[in-house]
Amino acid sequence: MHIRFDQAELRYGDRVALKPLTLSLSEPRIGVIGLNGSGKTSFARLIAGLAKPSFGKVTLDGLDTVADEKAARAKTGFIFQNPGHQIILPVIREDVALGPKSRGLGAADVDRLVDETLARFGISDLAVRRPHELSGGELQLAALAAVCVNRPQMVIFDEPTNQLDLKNRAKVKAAIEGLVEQAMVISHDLDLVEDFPRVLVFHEGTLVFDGAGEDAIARYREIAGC
Ligand SMILES: Nc1ncnc2c1ncn2[C@@H]1O[C@H](COP(=O)(O)OP(=O)(O)OP(=O)(O)O)[C@@H](O)[C@H]1O
Repeated sequence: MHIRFDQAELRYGDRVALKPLTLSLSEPRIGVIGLNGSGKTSFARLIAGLAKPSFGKVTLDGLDTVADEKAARAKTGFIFQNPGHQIILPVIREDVALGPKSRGLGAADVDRLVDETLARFGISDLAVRRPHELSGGELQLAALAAVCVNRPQMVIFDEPTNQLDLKNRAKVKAAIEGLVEQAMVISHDLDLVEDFPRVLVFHEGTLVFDGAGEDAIARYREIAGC
């Protein structure tokens, strides 16, 4: 998928979260790093159609995230910082089935697709669990299944390893590495994006570096002064 920002800006009232940005992206793995409040989530929300640019435009394969909202939104899936909040049905299996059902698939097709998707992420055994019975890493994978069942072209992760222990972190990292979909990863866990070909560094609402992972991390360390 080709993402294009054309002087796109995002304001919340008087506060400018993302200053006007012009940019093209199409790499299979894209990292986004920067200090707290630097505009990373705002940038990603514009891509996912969760926020509308206050000025300028964002297009995905030429589809405008505002004018072609529905088609553009279908291209991405967003995994929030607290994935437990996006699992809305009481049981994991039902939640993963929600997307295919709303697309009008018959019961047998929904069942098959849900089984395949749970198996793909190695969480078939979690099918009948409730979200509060899952660990942080399992919640990430369940949310990932619920997103990928809808066949987005890109999955956007907002701090996917936040608060995970080493074991769960490794599981989530492996799941991201194994994705056939494009992935954008916003992270303070720099190891996650170190090998990415393209990593964006934001600072105070501005894109201040755009390049390979190692170089981006070096730039971020300069900004952070450590
Ligand atoms: N809904 C909102 N209303 C008002 N201001 C907001 C809102 N969301 C974000 N902001 C502000 O916009 C700026 C950028 O926030 P954003 O969440 O994009 O940063 P971030 O880099 O993702 O931060 P973090 O690493 O802490 O998640 C911050 O100053 C933040 O306070």
